[in-house]
Amino acid sequence: MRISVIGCGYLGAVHAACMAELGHEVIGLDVDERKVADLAAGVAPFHEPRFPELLARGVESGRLTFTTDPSLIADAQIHFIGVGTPQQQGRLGADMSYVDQAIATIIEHTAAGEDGVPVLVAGKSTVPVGTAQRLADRLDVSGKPFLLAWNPEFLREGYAVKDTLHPDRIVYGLSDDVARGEQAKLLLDECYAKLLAEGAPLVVSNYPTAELVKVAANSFLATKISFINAMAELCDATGGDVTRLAEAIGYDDRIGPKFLQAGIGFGGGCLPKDIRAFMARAGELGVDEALTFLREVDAINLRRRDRAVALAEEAICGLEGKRIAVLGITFKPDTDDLRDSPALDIANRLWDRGARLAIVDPAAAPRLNERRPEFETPATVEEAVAGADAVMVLTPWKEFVDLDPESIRGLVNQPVIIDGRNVLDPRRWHDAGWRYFGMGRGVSVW
Ligand SMILES: NC(=O)C1=CN([C@@H]2O[C@H](COP(=O)(O)OP(=O)(O)OC[C@H]3O[C@@H](n4cnc5c(N)ncnc54)[C@H](O)[C@@H]3O)[C@@H](O)[C@H]2O)C=CC1
Ligand SMILES: O=C(O)[C@H]1O[C@H](OP(=O)(O)OP(=O)(O)OC[C@H]2O[C@@H](n3ccc(=O)[nH]c3=O)[C@H](O)[C@@H]2O)[C@H](O)[C@@H](O)[C@@H]1O
Repeated sequence: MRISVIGCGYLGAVHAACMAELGHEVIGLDVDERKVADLAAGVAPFHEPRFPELLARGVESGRLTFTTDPSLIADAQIHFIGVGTPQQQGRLGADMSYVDQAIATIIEHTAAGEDGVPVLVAGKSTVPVGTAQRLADRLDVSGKPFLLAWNPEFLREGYAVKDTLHPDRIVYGLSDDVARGEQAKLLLDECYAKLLAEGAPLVVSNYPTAELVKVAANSFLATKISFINAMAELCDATGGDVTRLAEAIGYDDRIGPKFLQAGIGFGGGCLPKDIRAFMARAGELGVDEALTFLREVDAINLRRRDRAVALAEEAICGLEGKRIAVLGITFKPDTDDLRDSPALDIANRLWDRGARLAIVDPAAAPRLNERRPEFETPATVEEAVAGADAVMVLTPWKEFVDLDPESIRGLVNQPVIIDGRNVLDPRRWHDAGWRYFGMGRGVSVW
């Protein structure tokens, strides 16, 4: 099929490359010239495992192209919308201007109309419930035979290719006009034929359900993380160990072990802004009470950052003039994404309180240098920890989780390790002569 993907960021570029991998002819459209130049040359503009190979293969095959010229999307049978929906400045709600602009571009440049063959607009961006119907109404008055479906995306950064090619489920939100809904479904079925044949579960619903599925899923994940972080607060107050607690409750099938990693909390370009936009939308709909718990989820999450700064301050008796090695600055491993990164927020606060920082991150140093050129970004852990008064693991990249406490013990000024993600073995670090501090692991190292 001929497909366009409007917006080629972390979601859109991966979606475009994966659709080309499925055999479709794909054109990615973005307004960012630098990004498009990289993508068109087969160079990944961000860090995402497996994406570079897929991108290069697609571009070489000629099935995958990228452009800033909207006229080139004219003959696509499906236009996927993957533009950003960030939090509005100073407000909880999502900024919908990029989605509205994308729809305007599609309406203006789609060639449909002459032969009456319908063109499907498929929304992937995460949007406030009610958006799909609003956009469908707008497409309806365009005079071109558009169909609209909402097809939310559930990929995780770091696993984006795997999640797109082997999704846990595919969701279609279709028009209440049954004939048009069925036409849209046929086009999506053709697009995802291979994934469906491989057994990906398909959930078909109306627009609001599909929009709500997406924010419900992210709200549930955020709630699970804040739940375990609330337990971490209780552990800190009582001497309990939240990692043992999570292990024990996780054995219960009804609870499950995933997303129970307590630490400095969740961040990124999605979970935080999605729960806030969901609350804002509930307020507009007059059902804000249904989601007041999300306010608490957000508050617990933000307290984790305060806790990490306080822990560092307590551990090394003040921050002014102290040298801290920060291991990991992205919001999670296997990405270079710094959007709402708890690690970066904590680093900023340590800096504001007079600490000197050496930050090492396997993927994000160039992005960090652009944003905070004053931060030192040595290339290796050994350089970062040299002379440090504390070492803080803030993002659980594998190389930090596997760090040998013996090998760096001799390099630091004070052997203080702060495990912001509870990924290190306290006993191992203790036995190697370190003072270990976790997030809700009590005062004991056992
Ligand atoms: N990043 C992720 O893992 C996931 C993101 N989402 C959702 O997908 C959407 C996109 O997220 P990301 O890819 O992370 O954002 P991003 O910021 O990485 O990418 C958005 C892209 O859209 C481009 N853009 C903006 N306006 C445009 C226009 N009028 N025409 C063409 N391109 C335009 C931007 O230049 C940018 O490259 C958001 O709604 C997000 O919530 C959903 C699931 C996963
Ligand atoms: O809508 C989105 O953009 C995506 O948001 C999340 O994906 P992502 O933001 O890539 O990352 P997650 O793996 O969910 O992690 C989010 C944050 O929670 C933190 N986290 C995760 C798990 C955990 O147990 N504890 C914890 O603190 C991570 O470190 C990270 O900061 C969802 O997992 C995806 O399904 C969704 O598509």
